[in-house]
Order: sequence, then structure tokens, then C-alpha cells
Amino acid sequence: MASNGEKQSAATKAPPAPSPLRTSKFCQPNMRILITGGAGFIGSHLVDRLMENEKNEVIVVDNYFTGSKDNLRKWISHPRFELIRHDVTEPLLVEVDQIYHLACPASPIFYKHNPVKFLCIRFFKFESGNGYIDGQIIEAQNALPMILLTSTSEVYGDPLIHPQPETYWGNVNPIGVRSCYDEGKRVAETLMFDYHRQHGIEIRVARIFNTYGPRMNIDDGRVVSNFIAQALRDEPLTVQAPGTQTRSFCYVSDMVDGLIRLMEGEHTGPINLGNPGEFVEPSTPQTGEFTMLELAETVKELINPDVKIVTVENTPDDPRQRKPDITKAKELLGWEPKIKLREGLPLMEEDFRLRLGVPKK
Ligand SMILES: NC(=O)c1ccc[n+]([C@@H]2O[C@H](COP(=O)([O-])OP(=O)(O)OC[C@H]3O[C@@H](n4cnc5c(N)ncnc54)[C@H](O)[C@@H]3O)[C@@H](O)[C@H]2O)c1
Ligand SMILES: O=c1ccn([C@@H]2O[C@H](COP(=O)(O)OP(=O)(O)O[C@H]3OC[C@@H](O)[C@H](O)[C@H]3O)[C@@H](O)[C@H]2O)c(=O)[nH]1
Repeated sequence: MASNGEKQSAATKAPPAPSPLRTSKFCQPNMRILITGGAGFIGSHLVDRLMENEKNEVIVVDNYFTGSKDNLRKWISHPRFELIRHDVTEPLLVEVDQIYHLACPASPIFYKHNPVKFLCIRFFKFESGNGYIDGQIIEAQNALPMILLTSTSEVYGDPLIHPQPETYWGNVNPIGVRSCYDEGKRVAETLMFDYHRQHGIEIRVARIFNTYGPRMNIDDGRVVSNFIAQALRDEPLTVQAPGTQTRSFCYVSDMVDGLIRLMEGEHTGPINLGNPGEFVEPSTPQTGEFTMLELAETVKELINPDVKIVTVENTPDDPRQRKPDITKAKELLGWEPKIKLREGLPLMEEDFRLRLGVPKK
């Protein structure tokens, strides 16, 4: 039995020191960040970059429709990282400071698979008072999180103005087979701005132009991944007719840099992020805008000079030209891409060789 003296000293004893875990860097995140679609191509590179900052805690929500846990392998079981299998068309309560919303099938062959559902994925419905976003995400008791939408150059449709500035309203077919994607993203942009105006929600809208790099789904169906996989498999490169349609390709590390600058900056956007190729010195003329025939020739030259190039049928409403005007990104975010196509393709080739098991000869 304890004596009176012992009881007294127990009563006046200082409370035990808090667990050292509470003061560890892992338990004091300055920023809790949610990335929807973080197991996908761009999302997983964004995770890598955000995890470099020890003050960030990153939560990924993904249903693995086109993404894969493999893309996040190095972070699984990291104390500052969480991965949740979840379909963002169902509500989910999570308390976070920032949301990067990427979840959305992005390749035409995937988004045409279930257009009605995929149109809905692009919608947001916030209820400001209780911090609830129906069909998407979020619970925040105090302040609602800042949310960045990854919109697309597809909002310009088959553009009649070239290159495309953010002020261009676009030329979109509202009832075509691509409409679930481009009209869906247009509505998502509308909702973002209406919630911003009506409820004061802090928003950021990025209009992403064609982005490529390691970790693209090998059978994704988009042009750069198709051509590289075909070149490595010794299959003909399938240029969809007429082959004179153009795209401007941005390497994924540049894109991730742009997205983070947009989130951290003070401008809602919409802001174009893409690679118009303007940074190239006049002495080595090269544009960031390529016809699909030129892209096929470049892949052939760099990866497999023996491969054939064939022309195949195209799908309806394929935009004939696309190149971003990035004046706004340069001025407001101090951002411009650094990696040229000829530098980025070999980095992607390396990753595809590893995954396809095709060593370099
Ligand atoms: N890559 C580009 O060229 C490009 C261009 C413009 C816009 N974007 C946009 O950027 C975002 C990412 O594109 P990406 O190229 O990384 O594509 P991706 O297909 O590799 O990534 C999309 C991710 O979202 C996940 N996802 C899809 N539906 C979901 C759902 N209902 N619930 C939870 N997760 C879901 C997928 O599993 C995948 O991991 C997309 O919103 C896309 O529209 C991409
Ligand atoms: O094997 C192929 C695939 C595609 N193409 C052509 O390559 C061009 C680019 O097609 P992709 O499917 O890669 O990409 P798109 O430009 O049509 O749309 C893309 O850009 C905007 C993003 O929001 C979307 O994620 C993505 O679908 C098109 O003209 C298409 O006809 C080929 O020539 N061969």
C-alpha cells in the first residue's frame, strides 16, 4: 500500500511527457494533400514530387480503372502516405487541406467505354456549410480545402484559333462520341467557378495539353504510348488518318511542376499547361507541335528504324490541330516546360523496355 507521502508526490508529479511520435516530423504535417487518380500516370508522378517535401502528407484515392498500385509501390507503408481504393463517384469523407482532382479515364478508348458514368466523374457538387462534395469527396470541419481540377485542352474542341489562349471558348461538338470527355470537363470547370463565386471555395483550374512519359499505361491507347509500344514490339506504327493533325507534347515532370506552381500560386486559372516548344533557340529550330506522321517518324528514328508506319482509320471529331498559348503560365506562374520531345521519348522508351521486357540491342 502506498504511504501518504507517496500519494502526495504522485498527485503533484508532472504528467508524463507526450510520446516522442507526436513531435516527430511524420506527425506534424503542414499540409495534408489528397490526390484523386493518384495511381495513374500524371497522378503518381505528382505523388513522387509532393512526397519529396517532408511537411506533406499525401492521401491517394483511386479505383485502379486505368491506374495501378505498381505506380505507387515505393510509397506503400510510408508513414506520410495513404492509399484508399475508392470510386470517386461515391461520397468519401476525408479531412485535407488541398485536393488535386485527377481521377478520370483520360484515354479515348477508356472514356468511350462507359460515357455516361465518365461524364459524371467530371462533376463536382460542393455543399459549402458542411464541407461535403456529393459524388466526389470531402469533409472539412473548418475551412474547405483548396481544389485543383485537371481540365484539358479538349475544352477547345477542334480549335479554330491557333495556338489556343485561355480566352478562346472552343469549338466542341456537344453530342459526339468525345463529348462525354470534353463537355464533361467543361461542366466541371463551370461548377468549379460557380462554387468559387457562390461559396468562396478556393479553386485552381489547369488546362493540360497532351502529356507523356514513363508509367503511361502500355495499352492506354494514346498516341505516344501506342507508338513506343508498337516500335518495341516490332509492330507497325498506326497513324490515324490523315496524319497531318497536330499535337504538342509535354513531358510529365514539366507538367507536375506546373500543377504544383498553380496550386501554390494565387491565380484560379484556367491556365494552359503544355509544351508549345517556344523555348527552343532559333539556331536549332524545333517546334513543340508535331503532326502524327512526324511523331511516328521521330519514334521510328529514335527507337526502331526498321519499323513500318501505316495509316489507319480515325475516330470522329479528332481535333485537327492543337498547341497551347502559355503566355499566362509564364507570366503568372513563372512556368515553362524544359524537356524537348527528343529528350523525353528516350526516358519513356527506357521505362517501356523494362515493363515489356525488351532490352536495348
Ligand atoms: N495525360 C494527358 O495528356 C492529359 C491531358 C489533359 C488532361 N489530363 C487529365 O489529367 C488527369 C490524369 O490523367 P492521366 O493521363 O494521368 O490518366 P490516367 O488514366 O493514367 O489516370 C487517371 C487515374 O484516375 C483513376 N480513376 C479513374 N476513374 C476513377 C474513379 N471513378 N474513381 C477513382 N479513381 C478513378 C484511374 O484508375 C487512374 O489511376 C485526368 O483527369 C485527365 O483528364 C491528362
Ligand atoms: O495509335 C494512335 C493513337 C492516336 N493517334 C492520333 O494521335 C492524336 C492524339 O491522340 P491521343 O489519343 O493520344 O490524344 P488526344 O489528343 O486525342 O486526346 C488527349 O488529349 C487531351 C487529354 O485530355 C486526353 O487525356 C487525351 O485523350 C490524334 O490525332 C489521334 O488520331 C494516332 O495517330 N495513332
